[in-house]
Amino acid sequence: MIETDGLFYVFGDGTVGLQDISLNLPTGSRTLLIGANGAGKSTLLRILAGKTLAKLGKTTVDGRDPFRDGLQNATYLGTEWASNPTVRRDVPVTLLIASVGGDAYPERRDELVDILDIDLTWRMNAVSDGERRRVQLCMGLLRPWTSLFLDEVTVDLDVLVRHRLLEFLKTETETRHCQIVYATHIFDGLMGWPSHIVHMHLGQALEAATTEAVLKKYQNSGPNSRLLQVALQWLQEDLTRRGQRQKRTWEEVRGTVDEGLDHSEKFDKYFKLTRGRE
Ligand SMILES: Nc1ncnc2c1ncn2[C@@H]1O[C@H](COP(=O)(O)OP(=O)(O)OP(=O)(O)O)[C@@H](O)[C@H]1O
Repeated sequence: MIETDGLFYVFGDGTVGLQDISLNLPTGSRTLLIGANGAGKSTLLRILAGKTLAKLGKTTVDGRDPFRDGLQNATYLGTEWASNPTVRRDVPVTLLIASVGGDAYPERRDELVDILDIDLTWRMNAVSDGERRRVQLCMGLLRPWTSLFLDEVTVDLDVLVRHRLLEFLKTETETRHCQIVYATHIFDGLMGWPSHIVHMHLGQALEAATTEAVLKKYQNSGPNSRLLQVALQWLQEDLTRRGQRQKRTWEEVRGTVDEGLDHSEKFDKYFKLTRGRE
């Protein structure tokens, strides 16, 4: 069970990351975090997973403070995990999977290898981005967890593998005492998956309710899935609520940030590369 009460988070530079977040997500829940870029989803996930300390407010996961007590059975798959260079080296897939407990959980390993359609002869320097992500997910999900925090780590997957993975995760929450919080911008194929939805905007949880309650409240019709319709409506309203971003012109801002500009050749080189020529 995941609970927060009056949770605030302020970054080192004074930026307010989270404001007064109070959530109550029961065991067995699959919670979807919905919000625009910069809404605070990753910040919240990092705090729930115990990666960051929030000094104000209360957070407990299965009765423990994630940062102070540590979480024994929590798995956090986020940006840092996704960009870990180890999985780009010339190593066999089997070695990588074995290194994170592949031999200790043989049944779970085989199930994940099957669901994620992994070829056991792959070497990690010779796979596609999506194939690499499949291996990473196999590694990340191998050890049974009671809380799983996913920060948009399914973007590279093809639709079938993503579907199968989501089904696997759903079954996990139905057959074991565990819960999932998942931040994503992809709403296709998610109908029937989330039990709870949290709408985030500028560090606040504007709504937190069961999916049933949310869909009942927002009876949108349109060509997209109902979840996508709700997300589109929320983000459009959030944009209006936030107001225009630009308060100063390009020239005004540009004049103040020139100092310390890196005049080295690396930018030249970067632009040449993006044009496809060295
Ligand atoms: N280290 C930092 N210092 C100051 N502000 C930060 C820092 N990291 C993030 N922010 C700000 O906090 C806000 C929330 O960021 P966060 O990464 O939680 O958003 P998000 O909802 O996960 O966005 P996305 O959908 O793009 O992943 C953003 O406006 C961002 O600019």
